[in-house]
This record gives sequence, structure tokens and C-alpha cells, in this order.
Amino acid sequence: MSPPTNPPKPNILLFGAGSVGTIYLYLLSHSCTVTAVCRSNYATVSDHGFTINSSIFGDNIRFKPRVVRDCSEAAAALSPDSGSSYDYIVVCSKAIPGQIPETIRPAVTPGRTAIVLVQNGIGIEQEYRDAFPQNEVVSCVVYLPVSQGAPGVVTHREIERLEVGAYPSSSAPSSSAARRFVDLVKQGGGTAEWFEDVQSKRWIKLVVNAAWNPICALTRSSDVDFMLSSESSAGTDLVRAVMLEIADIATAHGYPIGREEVDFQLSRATARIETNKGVRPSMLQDVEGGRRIEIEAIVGNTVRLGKEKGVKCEKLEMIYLLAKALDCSIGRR
Ligand SMILES: NC(=O)C1=CN([C@@H]2O[C@H](COP(=O)(O)OP(=O)(O)OC[C@H]3O[C@@H](n4cnc5c(N)ncnc54)[C@H](OP(=O)(O)O)[C@@H]3O)[C@@H](O)[C@H]2O)C=CC1
Ligand SMILES: CC(C)(CO)C(=O)C(=O)O
Repeated sequence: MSPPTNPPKPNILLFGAGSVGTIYLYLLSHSCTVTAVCRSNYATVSDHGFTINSSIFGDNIRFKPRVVRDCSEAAAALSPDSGSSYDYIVVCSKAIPGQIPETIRPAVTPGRTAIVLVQNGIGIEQEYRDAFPQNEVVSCVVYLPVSQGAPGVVTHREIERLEVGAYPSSSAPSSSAARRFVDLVKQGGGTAEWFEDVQSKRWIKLVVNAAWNPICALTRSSDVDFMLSSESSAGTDLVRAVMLEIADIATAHGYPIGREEVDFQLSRATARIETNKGVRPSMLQDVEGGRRIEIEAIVGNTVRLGKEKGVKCEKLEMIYLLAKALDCSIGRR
């Protein structure tokens, strides 16, 4: 009798190996065969690999996965030994609508490859569903303050958590790709939880992102620096008012978010005033790096969803117009 063979490891392609992507690439590399699509950091990473400094996973972690320049090269690298298709494409690029589905298409096998979105924003999934009607789409809400300094070197602190569910939520049989993805992240030492309807979790994160990200990006300030920039609590009060508008929009769409939840989300920032440990949201990092911002996925879609239900959101709309103009100015450079 021949000895039992281990089932092949899941084959994962990570698209967007920047700040967030590097951490999940590392965690998934413990339980899966991983390949990373790299762009600006390709040369450094293919020579030296990635370095992670993390308050949770440890400092000076070095690892060197297989890297490719694009999804066509990733598709060409498939072989009977390395897997004849990708089981998952994990998308960790910025959520800029309109381009990514066609960019990843060469590596998507119809009916086989699950597309996992690890991105901020609301209403980001449908374009993948439209582009790949035969493939499962998995939506992940991510809590992971992380930044890439030098190419391939990322610094992470405080928290690592994924909230995961199928998109749309009604498409989730119990043994879905979303549930299996949760297990893979956990096997790699990460924190992941499956939700029947992960959109409720997206709305809660949006209360934070649609308020803090554009305010910090427009003012080039960390959250704490912004709150400290006004003499009274006027800055903090403005953030709360914007968060309440977002909560009203969520509630109008059937995901009730009360004042207590808003106060809790705000308190995560106000608690750091004392120690002056400000968070620099990813949108601020993008403005500082001269990169386009996720204005539509995080703010524009929220305003449009508010208008659809007749919810008053004047402050958020003004922030949208200002941050949209900022994004356009970056695009003109
Ligand atoms: N950073 C954070 O603290 C957090 C971020 N998020 C969310 O996670 C998502 C990812 O953010 P983050 O990791 O910060 O983003 P980064 O900008 O750090 O990384 C995105 C990566 O995607 C790559 N990329 C983009 N387009 C392509 C392409 N066409 N081909 C190949 N590579 C491409 C970029 O390459 P290149 O360098 O060439 O541009 C970059 O390496 C966003 O939705 C963000 O809002 C959520 C929580 C926290
Ligand atoms: C909440 C925060 C600010 C860090 O996890 C974030 O999601 C971002 O930087 O976009």
C-alpha cells in the first residue's frame, strides 16, 4: 500500500504587495503556497524579500516568497507542481474602482479562483461579481495599522484583525471560500472571523474611515494632531458629527449604528491624546507619498448611498468635494 500523501497546499496569489498585503502574504505563507504580484517594490523584493517589523508578530522578520511582475506572469508560472490554478487571489491594492478586475483577469480561473478583497470602503465588491460571475467573491474588513517605508519593509503595530464574509452574503453555503479563507489566516497565526453578513462590519469600519481618512489627508495631520489643532473640542466635535452622518446612512440601509457605537469608535482616537500616539490613516500616507486616494470607495460611495435614501449628510458631502479636488490635483501632477 502506498503511503498517504498530504493534500496540496492552497495556491494563493496576492495582488498588491504593499503595507497590508505584505502582512497577509507572510501569514498565509505558513499554510499555503504563495506568490506575490509586486510593482514598485519588485526589484528589492525579488532580490532581498520582505522585512516586517511588527509589535504583534515580531521584529526583523524576513521572508522571500515567489514574486511576479503582473498577473499574466503569475498565470504563466502555474504548473502541475506549483498548482494548475490559483485557489485564491487576495486583492490588497488600494480600492480604486474600474481597473483591478481586468488587471487580475489573466490569473483568474473561471469557477475555481475565489477573489478575496482586503480593502477599505463600501460598495467595492460588485465590479468583481460582474466581471467574474462564476467565481466566489470574499469581502474582508481589515484592522491593521501598517505602513511601508523603504520598498519591501513594513512596520505594523497595535492590532491585526480580519472580518470575513461572502459577497453577496446570501451566496454563502456553509463550506464557502470565505470560511476556508478564515481557517487559512488562522492557521498562519492571524486573527480572522467569519460573518454571515460582513456588510454590517464594513459599515462600522466606514464610520472610522470615511470620517478620519479624508480629514487627516486634507489637514496632513494624524488623528491626534487634528484633535489638538483646535483650542476647544471643536475638531473632535466635527469628527463626531461626520461619524453620526455616516451612522445615519448605514441605518437607512438596514445596518443600524447608534450613538454609543460612534462614541466608542471616536474614543479609540481620543484615548490616544494623552500619550500623543496619533494614527496616520492610509489616505494621509497616500497624500504624503503623492499617490491617488481611495476617495470614491471610502467617501464618494457613502455620500451617494446617503443621497439614495435622502439622508442629510452635508458635512460629509463637503469633505467629499474637498478631498475629491485634492485627489484630482494629485492626478494632475
Ligand atoms: N495601511 C493601513 O494601515 C490600512 C490600509 N487599509 C486598506 O487596505 C488596502 C490596502 O492598503 P495599503 O496596504 O495601505 O496600500 P499600499 O499602497 O501600501 O499597497 C498597495 C499595493 O498595491 C500595489 N498595486 C496597486 N496597483 C497595482 C497594479 N496594477 N499592479 C501591481 N501592483 C499594484 C501597489 O504598488 P505600487 O507601490 O507600485 O503602487 C502597492 O504595493 C486599502 O483599501 C486600504 O484602505 C485598511 C486598514 C489599514
Ligand atoms: C483604521 C485605520 C486608520 C488603521 O487601521 C485604517 O483603516 C486606515 O489607515 O485606512
